[in-house]
Amino acid sequence: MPDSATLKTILTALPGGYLLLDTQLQIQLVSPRFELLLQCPPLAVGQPLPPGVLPPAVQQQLQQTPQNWSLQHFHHGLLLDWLLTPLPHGLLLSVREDRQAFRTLVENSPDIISRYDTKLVCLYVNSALASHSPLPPLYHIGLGIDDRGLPLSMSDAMHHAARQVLSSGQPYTFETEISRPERHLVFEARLLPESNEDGEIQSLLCIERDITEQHANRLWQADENRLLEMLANDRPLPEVMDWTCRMMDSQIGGAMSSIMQLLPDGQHLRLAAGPGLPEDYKALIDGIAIGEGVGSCGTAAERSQAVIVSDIHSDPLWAPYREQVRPFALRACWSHPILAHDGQLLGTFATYFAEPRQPDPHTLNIIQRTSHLMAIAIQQEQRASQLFQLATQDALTGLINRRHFMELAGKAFHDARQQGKPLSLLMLDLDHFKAVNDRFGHEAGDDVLTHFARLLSDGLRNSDLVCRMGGEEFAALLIGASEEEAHIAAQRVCKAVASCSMASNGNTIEVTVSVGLCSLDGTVLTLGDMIRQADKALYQAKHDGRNRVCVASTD
Ligand SMILES: Nc1nc2c(ncn2[C@@H]2O[C@H](COP(=O)(O)OP(=O)(O)OP(=O)(O)O)[C@@H](O)[C@H]2O)c(=O)[nH]1
Repeated sequence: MPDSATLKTILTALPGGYLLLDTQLQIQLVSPRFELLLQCPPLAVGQPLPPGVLPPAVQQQLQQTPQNWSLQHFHHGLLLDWLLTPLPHGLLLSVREDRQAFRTLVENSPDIISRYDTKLVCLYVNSALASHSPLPPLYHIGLGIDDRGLPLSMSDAMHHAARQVLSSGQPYTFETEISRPERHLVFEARLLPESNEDGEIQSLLCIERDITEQHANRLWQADENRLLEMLANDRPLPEVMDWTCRMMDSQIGGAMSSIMQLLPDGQHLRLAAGPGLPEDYKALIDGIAIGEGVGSCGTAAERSQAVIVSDIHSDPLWAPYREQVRPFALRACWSHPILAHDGQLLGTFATYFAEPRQPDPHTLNIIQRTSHLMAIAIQQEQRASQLFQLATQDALTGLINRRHFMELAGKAFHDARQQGKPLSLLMLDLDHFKAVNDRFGHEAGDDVLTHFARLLSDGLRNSDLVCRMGGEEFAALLIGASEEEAHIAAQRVCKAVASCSMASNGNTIEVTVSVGLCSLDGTVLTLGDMIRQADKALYQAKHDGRNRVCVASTD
């Protein structure tokens, strides 16, 4: 056995890296190339191997019963061939770079792999560059980073990264973005130092990965979370829709998004949001009919399926509207139906572009997800408004109920007193209503109540509050009406009721109504006072013979 100095000289001359361990796995000898290939700090003879120097798979094999084995493993960007040879008094671990296999891998890698000298002159670039550069990979070799026709942001980033790597000796990772007319690309680049046996950096290896899709997904996820948060916080639907359109416009370069909602007639769509669209165009599409051939949205709503029109000028679905749309310079419109969980149509989500355009899979995916979230938002609002109606409306007549009336009337009373504006309250009660029920039945009585509610609402202003207090008793708060005006209105209602024959189940029913009126003046201090006084006047009207209006007396 040669002495260790001789052995080291022999091993240093060989192309691989070598590590000689004793039976206790303490280092007996290490060749400089071993440290270089592993990119580890100098290893001390007579010590155990520090943890983390060997790749875990190799370390694991080393712990097993000594026997010959070989292993191939990637380490710091190098494909390494490992070989373990048991010796009478220890182990010999040898490692060498598999250059041929490495080159094959590099050439076929989807990542762009390039090598530079320390001045960033390109020494090598693999064929993956061809899919991102109009110039062949060979063209780049021998050129400096500023002479290769790269976008300025990219060459600047490379200069910065090279300075970092050369000064620290450590790999440096950074992101670069390239804007192309048809697509915005994002790359993650890693620049690694390549050193000689003396530890001097000779060249730089760069691995660039197209992370456009991951990047877009990351951005989308953040916005999607924000949208979910808005839904969870019950933000008003118009705010949610407006925000969603703006968000999609920024997610999809050049997009102008819009949301249309199904109108109650089930036949038309109303424009609910479209902050990026021209105002005149919005007016043009508001209220369009649903149907085959009615542009992208009308057709998507009709089919309950996505309709991708990549060029409005040539697509037959837009033929009837082509001339109307021409001044707005809109060329592509992709529309996605917004469907409830049971498949019912709720509206459409559309994305317009100024140029002819086809969606990519990522964009289609986020449009689909947005449409789904809009379905949730619309249904959430529908449920909330149903609940509100249940809580505030009288089920028989559709008028507001007593509780909601007291809330709204309290506010109106407060405002009128503060602003010194007139306000009048009518309390109304159908005359001999018990007799209607007794003679024609309860159902006919219900019909009369519904009919009367309509007469009352129609006879007053839209701004007045009309309420069914309970049974056959109603109230109306006439906002801004003086006693005189309210008296005229009350008499008009009385007359309308008395002169109207109500039909129910083949019967003609005639009823009259008595009304008590109280207007805001110095003696009325609270809404309660007002109701009490109007009630008293109503009692007076009943007492005086019904079918009349009585005004509350101030004494
Ligand atoms: N059909 C129907 N009847 C109702 C409803 N709510 C209350 N009523 C009836 O309305 C009638 C009210 O009768 P009364 O309070 O005696 O008064 P009236 O017969 O209208 O007589 P005056 O008010 O004195 O003119 C009762 O028979 C109630 O059952 C309802 O929702 N539907």
